[in-house]
Amino acid sequence: MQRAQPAPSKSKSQRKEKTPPEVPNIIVDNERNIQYEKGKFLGKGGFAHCYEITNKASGEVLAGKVVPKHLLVKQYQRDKMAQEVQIHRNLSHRNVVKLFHFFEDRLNVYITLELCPRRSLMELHKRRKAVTEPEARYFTYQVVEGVLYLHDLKIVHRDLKLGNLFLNDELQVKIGDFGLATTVETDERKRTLCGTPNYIAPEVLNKMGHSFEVDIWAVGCILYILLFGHPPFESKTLEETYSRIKHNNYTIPTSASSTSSQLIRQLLHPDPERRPIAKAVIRDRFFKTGFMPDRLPVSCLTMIPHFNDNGVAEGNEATSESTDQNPTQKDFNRNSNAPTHRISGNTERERAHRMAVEATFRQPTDCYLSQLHAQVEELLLKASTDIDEREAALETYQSPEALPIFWISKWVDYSDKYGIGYQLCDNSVGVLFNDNTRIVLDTAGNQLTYIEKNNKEHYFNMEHATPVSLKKKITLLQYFRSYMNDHLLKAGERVSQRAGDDLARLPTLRVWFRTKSAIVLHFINGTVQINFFT
Ligand SMILES: Nc1ncnc2c1ncn2[C@@H]1O[C@H](COP(=O)(O)OP(=O)(O)OP(=O)(O)O)[C@@H](O)[C@H]1O
Repeated sequence: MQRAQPAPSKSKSQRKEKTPPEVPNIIVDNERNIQYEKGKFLGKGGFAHCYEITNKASGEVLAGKVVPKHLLVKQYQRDKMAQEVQIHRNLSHRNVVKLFHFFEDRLNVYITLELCPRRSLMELHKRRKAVTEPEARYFTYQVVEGVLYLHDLKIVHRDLKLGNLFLNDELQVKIGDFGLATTVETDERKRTLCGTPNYIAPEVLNKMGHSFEVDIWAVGCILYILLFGHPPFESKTLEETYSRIKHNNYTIPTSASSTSSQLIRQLLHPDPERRPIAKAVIRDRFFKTGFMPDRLPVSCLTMIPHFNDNGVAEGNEATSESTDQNPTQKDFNRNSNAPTHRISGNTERERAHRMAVEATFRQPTDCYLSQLHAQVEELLLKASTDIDEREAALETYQSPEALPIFWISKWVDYSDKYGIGYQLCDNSVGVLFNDNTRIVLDTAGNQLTYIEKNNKEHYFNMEHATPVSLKKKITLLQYFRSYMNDHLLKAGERVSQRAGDDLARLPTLRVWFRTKSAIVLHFINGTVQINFFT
């Protein structure tokens, strides 16, 4: 909730995890006579633990921020919390988290908030690192809209950072956590040192007094991180980071567009007086000239979207890569069950090429396997520790539903001849062919993606002509689809469609193998699925 003096952060192993507050399963707001059922843990900050809570009467699901009273013993702590609520409760804007109510019981103080189920831009950044320019434009524009609203009300947020930019189910940005917010008069300069090291403005460090311009600086940091995958002044030590901020020592990659680099330079101007005000930022050429999607698919939380005819990299001529012989639907009615073990072909040239292509798409070359390894290792270490530690571990690994998880709900192993065909949980279908090319048809049966073995992607619409060179593979895909529809039961729940899904890149199967007891499937977005045969 507040960080008066930035301090070097402790490593995970050094940090003593806070005991979670004692929270009753039924939380009662006596004043309004509302009962909330406590749901799953959403996350925690310096002071607060946050849970999903359901209004028992209306069924409405909200976020409940819980601060134990024993953390509010000092008067200044109570004043701080009162100020946060006082500022936040009067706000109403689509890009600001809505605060509904504020109440207390014997143990805790509670704040009910609009639920942001897709977590924050911090988690998106951890998974994706840099995002595409249209996505950066989409997110940053909404942040600036929220900031403009706040500044018009003479409120400075003072802690804008990816972790305080929450996302709802529509992936709309919602500015939250008003723990450091303050109101200022036009010429007033605040003196208290606050902020988060990587986003702190030079005038705060130089103790020159600060105001609205610190939020503009933070927007510059946010845009920079979204576009380039790391903070502009990041370094190994806090001292060095502060020194870089004071000397305005950062570089913009040469690959950046001219409109983005110009805007970043203005936002990160060392002289606060020369930074643009929010109203000017929103009218900047960066937002006016490039493509800005009006919605994004939830899959962009883990995977780069594709912007059809509008924007990012995509080729459209597929090379001919033939399958060994002409397939017929009849073949599919005798399903092969020979055990198989397939790993991608790996000549040096292919590998180098694939790495170059993957770098373009900015996904780790090992499709997140090393991250998975580190997480499993950490989880195993945590397994035997106490409840507090488990709660802390939960914070990191919780809420798979906050991520757009795709899984395979049906598959046909026909790798003795063609490859493996599968249906994803959203009813889209794909084939990983034996020659390591992949094909995916979306749920509606319109959008076809073909991926060469070097990972180059091609998009086609089934209503228009598809290349002759792909005829055989498309026919096979259709045979796989019919076979799965006619013969196999679907595993797992249905997934509903939403606006923006047409911009999603569906994850494709990368590698798979079977053992006697299970099939292991690894997707290009890092998801690993294991189905046990028993
Ligand atoms: N509206 C919300 N919807 C969903 N999750 C939320 C919401 N608000 C907060 N959270 C979760 O709870 C965590 C803690 O909330 P918040 O950051 O506001 O607490 P804090 O103690 O004020 O934190 P900090 O020390 O970072 O300022 C967040 O990191 C996030 O995971």
